[in-house]
Amino acid sequence: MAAKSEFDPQLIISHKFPELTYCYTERDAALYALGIGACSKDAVDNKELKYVYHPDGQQSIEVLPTFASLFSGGLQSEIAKIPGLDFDPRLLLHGQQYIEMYKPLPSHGCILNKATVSGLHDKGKAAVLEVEILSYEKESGVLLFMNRMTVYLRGAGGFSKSSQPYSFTKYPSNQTFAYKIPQSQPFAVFEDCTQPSQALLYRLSGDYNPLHSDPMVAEIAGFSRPILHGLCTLGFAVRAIIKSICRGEQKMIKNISGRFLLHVYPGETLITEMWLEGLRVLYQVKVKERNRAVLSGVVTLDRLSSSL
Ligand SMILES: CCC/C=C/C(=O)SCCNC(=O)CCNC(=O)[C@H](O)C(C)(C)COP(=O)([O-])OP(=O)([O-])OC[C@H]1O[C@@H](n2cnc3c(N)ncnc32)[C@H](O)[C@@H]1OP(=O)([O-])[O-]
Repeated sequence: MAAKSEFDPQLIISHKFPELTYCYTERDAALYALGIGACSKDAVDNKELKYVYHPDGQQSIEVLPTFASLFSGGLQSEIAKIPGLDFDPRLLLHGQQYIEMYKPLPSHGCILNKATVSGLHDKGKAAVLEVEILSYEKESGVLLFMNRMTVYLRGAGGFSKSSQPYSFTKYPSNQTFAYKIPQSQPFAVFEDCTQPSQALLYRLSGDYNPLHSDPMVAEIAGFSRPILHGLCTLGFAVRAIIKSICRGEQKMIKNISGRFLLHVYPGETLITEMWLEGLRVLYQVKVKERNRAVLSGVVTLDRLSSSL
């Protein structure tokens, strides 16, 4: 059996990920849209059918902005290979996600990902690792979008050598997203049911972590049954914002941030509450059956819909 490697912050933050290319087709974009509940209530929904079908042919379908987040999920296996990062992959949870859109996503293409470790924090009971991924259209070299993914590694904290907990981030403090969910009545509320099979469908978009499909693995991770992918919940929330605030116009989304507060079980009902502050939409997702907040964050728009 291989010896357990020592947790080494310096080695972790200087790690160089390999550049990775992912190619996708219209089929992947449509499968993703179905995986985050598009058209699940109404198969001819005129705000959502465009993500899965276009009368001019599949090459004309439109792509949801959160499709960009899939290109960070693919890094899970690379995180497990980081030298000096000693953690139990079964206890990994997705903590936060930030996505910045620079161009609308084409319905198919090849994406070149350049990833770096952008943060590492010792939280005592957990280590928090941040990874930034810049995604370029392979052929043109144009930067399309950026993801910052935070993973919460339960049981991997307590590695600091001094009394001050270790904390490294490459972002200035004014770049972190500060927001407070208002106490006032939301501007809009959107309710959506996830299906009991939601995670089984969503995983076909590329995140095959058995935490979302295998009851034994879910139990080891501390859950009574497989849980929903965090990025699937985020996809539901941003769809709710596109429908309720952007009036179906997904290209209005400039950036998206979200913190996963609690797990979601497939089959639960998601209630997304939204507050409009200028061009910022503050949002919170609650699970109706347990009346608990599971996700909150901010979406920034490039303009407001004229029909608001
Ligand atoms: C990646 C691809 C793989 C995908 C997997 C999935 O989809 S899994 C499914 C999707 N994901 C899920 O279902 C996960 C849902 N979320 C959870 O279950 C819980 O929020 C938790 C277990 C992540 C943390 O709970 P807890 O009670 O252990 O935490 P606490 O409140 O005691 O705070 C301790 C410290 O950690 C900080 N911190 C706290 N939360 C976060 C966060 N989210 N993010 C970052 N940091 C966070 C907090 O600020 C504090 O630091 P401070 O301020 O002291 O310096």
